[in-house]
Amino acid sequence: MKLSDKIAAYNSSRPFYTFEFFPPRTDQGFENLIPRISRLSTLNPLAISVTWGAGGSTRERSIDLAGLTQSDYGIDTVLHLTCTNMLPGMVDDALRAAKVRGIQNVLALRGDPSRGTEHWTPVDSQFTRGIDLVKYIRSSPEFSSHFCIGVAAYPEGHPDRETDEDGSLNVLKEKVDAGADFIVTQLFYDADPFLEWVDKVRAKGITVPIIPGVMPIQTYSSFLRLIKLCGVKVPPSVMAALEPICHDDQLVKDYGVGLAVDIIRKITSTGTIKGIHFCTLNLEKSVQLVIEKLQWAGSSPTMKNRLIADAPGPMIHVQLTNSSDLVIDPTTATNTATSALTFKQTLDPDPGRGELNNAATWDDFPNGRFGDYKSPAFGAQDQWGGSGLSQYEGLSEWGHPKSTDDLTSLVLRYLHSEVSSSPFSSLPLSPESLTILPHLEQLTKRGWWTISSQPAVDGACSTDEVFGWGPRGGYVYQKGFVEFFVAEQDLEKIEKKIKEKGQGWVHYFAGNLQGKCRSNVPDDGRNAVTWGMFPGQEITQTTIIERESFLTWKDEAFSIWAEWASFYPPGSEERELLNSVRMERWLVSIVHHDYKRPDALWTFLLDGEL
Ligand SMILES: Cc1cc2nc3c(=O)[nH]c(=O)nc-3n(C[C@H](O)[C@H](O)[C@H](O)COP(=O)(O)OP(=O)(O)OC[C@H]3O[C@@H](n4cnc5c(N)ncnc54)[C@H](O)[C@@H]3O)c2cc1C
Ligand SMILES: NC(=O)c1ccc[n+]([C@@H]2O[C@H](COP(=O)([O-])OP(=O)(O)OC[C@H]3O[C@@H](n4cnc5c(N)ncnc54)[C@H](O)[C@@H]3O)[C@@H](O)[C@H]2O)c1
Repeated sequence: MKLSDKIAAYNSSRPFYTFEFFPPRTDQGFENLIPRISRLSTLNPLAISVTWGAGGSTRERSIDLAGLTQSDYGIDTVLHLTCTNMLPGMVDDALRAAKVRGIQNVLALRGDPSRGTEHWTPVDSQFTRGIDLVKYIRSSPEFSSHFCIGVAAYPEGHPDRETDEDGSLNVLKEKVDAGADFIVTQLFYDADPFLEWVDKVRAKGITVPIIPGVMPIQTYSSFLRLIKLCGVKVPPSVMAALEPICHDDQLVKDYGVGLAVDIIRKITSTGTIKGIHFCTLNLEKSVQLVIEKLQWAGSSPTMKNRLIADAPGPMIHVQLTNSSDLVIDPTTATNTATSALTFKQTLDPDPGRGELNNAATWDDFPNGRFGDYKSPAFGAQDQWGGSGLSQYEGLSEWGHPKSTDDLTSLVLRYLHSEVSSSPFSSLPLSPESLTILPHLEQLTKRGWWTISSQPAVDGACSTDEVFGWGPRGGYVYQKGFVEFFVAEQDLEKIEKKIKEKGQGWVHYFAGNLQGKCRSNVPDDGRNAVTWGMFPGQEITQTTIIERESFLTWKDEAFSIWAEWASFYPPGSEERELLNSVRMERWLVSIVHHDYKRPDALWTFLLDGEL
């Protein structure tokens, strides 16, 4: 059914809500998402929406997931659709595929520039803005009456800053006048400016429903990344509340839920806002808590019944044989997901259990680093918005590297906090990595440009300001780890040393742009490098290094070199340098298992001749 008709017919005193999901990057993430959607759907959302990956990268998976939720679950689904990288004919194909699957709602967007490009460029001159999609659908006899169309709006301005506030309101008015039926907004964390913006939208004569986007804060670091990426303003009171608790993930999550509840109460109290669009990031607990605290779940089954009724399906093990298996084959993913759906057990009352491996525990503390590639939320930060690299920041912070020595100095400047970001990290070096600064410096001076690291930790308190995470009263552990780019001849020396002196203590992965991968980790090896013990809980493993997550990140890391290179003119020394580094270097990730010896990894890597 069309969302606009459902909103018009909605007559409860409680606001409605919609849930946004993104198509997971991996088969197992896809399978694990299905029970999550199943559980969340019992909260009776008015619709769910499925995003269209950055640059159109998830085209088939988006259509597959949206088709599954629409036709197999019978939940009205909004398919996001963008103009980015849509060759002539692709828009028609996507709309037709949606129509065949019974999808009647589309969120028409321009999309962000694809990775490696600074400015948005159309590939089909017919589709250069969100409005072009709206006009096209409305003028097509095949699609016009079938689809209800939504468009995006930015209460705090679009991060492109192509238009000022008046200009943005004009753009929105044009999109609605062209035939849009509803508006979904960008996230925000300050209710008052949002409500003022709503008044301005209405004063423009825009009358269609406005559905504000809300995302409960999950972790401090992901929140910092998000606000940078989306250009979202955060009230000083929110930052002041977060800073003292930023190292306690549980407190941050609790605060995120409370803040979302407060914002929603405020914006719905005026009566102008009838519903909320929850950005779930494919996680379920925070959104579920927000709805429960708002007492909106209404006549849904109680939590216990709900979970029993919708416990996940059978464990389906997908054998991964090489990195290309990570790219979802849409048909396989749909088939396995559908069978997971149809086979409903009635035993497992725990929302996390039943998901493959430890996706659920990683999702409780998704601290980045590696993530669990089996989690539906794996890769959430990449779904759109590009990589967060900006040409302005690139040129002003990272300057004009023309030689490998310049790159070494740049990494050293980042390590010494002389620049606040690197192409591989949008935030300054963390306090925990500062504790191993001399080792990182030495590695970098050898031309092994470090991009990620963690010190070994043997049972720090979970509330420790530098190393702590997770609930209070626990102890956390880490193995020393470092990741860097090296030349091939150095990689060979490192491998020889590992063979001769690593004696089972050192494991590594190395990958290059050409898709080669070298490692001494067995094919299905899973190596927990961060774990914690908390009162009354099983051991929680938040960071696991394994081939699949390394290879996924490796591809992302090499695409960052390309994106950075694109900031400089074709043929320039900078571009040539960055491209040659990308072609020639290897990304290496090394762990030392002896977490009781803080120096073990560094002594191993740095002592003696290579
Ligand atoms: C709720 C929501 C969901 C999203 N989902 C996705 C998704 O699934 N996949 C994805 O890739 N991205 C998604 N995005 C991101 C979105 O694609 C980007 O923000 C994109 O840069 C803008 O898309 P748009 O449709 O809002 O752009 P448009 O409305 O086309 O505007 C794009 C830019 O051009 C400017 N502009 C437009 N028309 C004019 C004009 N006539 N004159 C001057 N300037 C003009 C606008 O001010 C803006 O800066 C989402 C955003 C939101 C808010
Ligand atoms: N799977 C991997 O191997 C891997 C590794 C790093 C980052 N990533 C990806 O990066 C993104 C963010 O992940 P994250 O939050 O763990 O990364 P992050 O950028 O926060 O880095 C992790 C740790 O490394 C430190 N670090 C940052 N730059 C460094 C440098 N130049 N030298 C030494 N240490 C440095 C950070 O301070 C932090 O403590 C995600 O997309 C993630 O998937 C993946």
